[in-house]
Amino acid sequence: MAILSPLHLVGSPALPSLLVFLVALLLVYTLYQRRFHPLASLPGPYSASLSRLWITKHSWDGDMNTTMIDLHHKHGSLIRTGPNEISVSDLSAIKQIYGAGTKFVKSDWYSVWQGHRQYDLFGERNERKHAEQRRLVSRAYAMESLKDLEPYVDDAVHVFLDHMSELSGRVVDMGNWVQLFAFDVIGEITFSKRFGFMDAAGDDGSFKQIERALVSAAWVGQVPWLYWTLDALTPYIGNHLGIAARHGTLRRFAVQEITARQDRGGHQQDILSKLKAVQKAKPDEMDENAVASMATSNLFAGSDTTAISIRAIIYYLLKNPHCKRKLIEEIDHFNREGKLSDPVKLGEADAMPYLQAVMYEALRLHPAVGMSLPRVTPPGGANVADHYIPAGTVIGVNPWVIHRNKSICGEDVESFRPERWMDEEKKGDMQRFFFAFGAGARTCIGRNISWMEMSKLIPTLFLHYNLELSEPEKEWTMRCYWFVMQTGVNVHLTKRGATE
Ligand code: HEM
Repeated sequence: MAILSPLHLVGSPALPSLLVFLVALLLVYTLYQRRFHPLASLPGPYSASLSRLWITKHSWDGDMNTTMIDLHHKHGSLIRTGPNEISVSDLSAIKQIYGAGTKFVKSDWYSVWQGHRQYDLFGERNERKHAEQRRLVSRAYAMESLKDLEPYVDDAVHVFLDHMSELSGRVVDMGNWVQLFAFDVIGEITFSKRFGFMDAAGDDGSFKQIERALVSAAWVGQVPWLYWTLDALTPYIGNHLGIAARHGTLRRFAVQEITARQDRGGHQQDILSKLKAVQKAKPDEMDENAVASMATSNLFAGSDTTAISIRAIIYYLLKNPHCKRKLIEEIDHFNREGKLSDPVKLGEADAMPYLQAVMYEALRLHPAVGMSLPRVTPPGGANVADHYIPAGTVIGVNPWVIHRNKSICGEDVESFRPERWMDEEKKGDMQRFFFAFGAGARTCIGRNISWMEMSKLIPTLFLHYNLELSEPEKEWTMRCYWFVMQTGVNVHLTKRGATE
């Protein structure tokens, strides 16, 4: 029997009919998506309504944060970003989609993060299972744990300042240094051991691996079927996607650190000791894999995010010298009154209103996550922003969009103006819709830890050093691969007192 190949069709009388059939199919599909699909009336890029190429391309290009701001600005509160996906900017959507008791669950985008893990707080899409898993570990990350973790952050702040002392008088890539700091802190609080990145003034390749994982997860998560096909073929073709590092190298690194930490022994109060205590008390619910998974999550979710946020705080302060001056006045005032330790304590920082306003404002303008947090509309559908959304539609809110809502933040949403957080009338609403850490049951478990890191590092740094951008007119650059990473925060650093 002859083997059929597409070449056999060339010159065949069947070819014209086949082409007509395919064109007709395409027309019917386009007509359906544009006229009859339940999302057909929603505005958005034309190509997005027909295929997932549009959203995959922008996730690949790394510009979803700014693209979504522009689209919502142009078209309003609901945008169709895929044949079956929408982005919403209506304020009420946060509570409806992410709030307590929500029936909206995480979309398949997260499946590429979870891979084959049984325990993965970030990627788990079964809400019941997630709630059980989160209950097990929540105490390790709660406010009451911060007093145990604060001394670890103090150690890292000391090391950071020692290095700044050596670099004083020079131009310093502060963007890089805060990343080295944030990683070393995660090592300290998780394993009672700095990774030594600050001492080496560089990392061991982890930054690149995490970046590759983010770049690949951002786009391949938009077409998860491709990820899972490649996953099934891995035994034959290997896995060349960067996201594999989250499941492979980084996880192995975390397991290595767990073993090393256990060999060192001692009576540490780090997160690992807290997780191990849960494992001992509930071995059936929390096994070795779950502990390794939490340690990997700390590395992955807790270091870049905090570095991005500290970078944003420093950048916006230096771009707005009057804000920097006001913060330094507050720091000096508290210092003169004897209300500051060195490094500054969390409780002391909490009492500094302008510092708090500065941190909120920097994370408002530059939340670490720049893509929509995608969820699936529950059975029966839902009315969102006065529009019926059918069951199974992927829907999400983008922190970059919601943080620029003029009815909440005022007309000057693009300006860095910490004072807006000191307006008692407005502050409540702004905090309610503050979305940098997500919301509801899936809100960031490390929020308190990262807030503590920022609260300690920023005032301690500005207490001792004067910072100026080395090229004040130049803007930083940013790329959005789930996290919005910045480059170009080069700073001229001098010891305070030396120049004043
Ligand atoms: C400024 C720093 C941080 C920011 C802006 C941030 C942001 C976020 C956001 C937006 C989410 C929700 C994601 C979603 O719904 O899809 C999240 C979840 C999460 N974050 Fe963070 N994060 C930060 C620091 C940390 C730290 C320090 C840790 C760990 C030590 C951490 C661990 C996690 C984990 C495990 C989740 C998943 C929680 C769950 O679903 O139960 N994050 N984070």
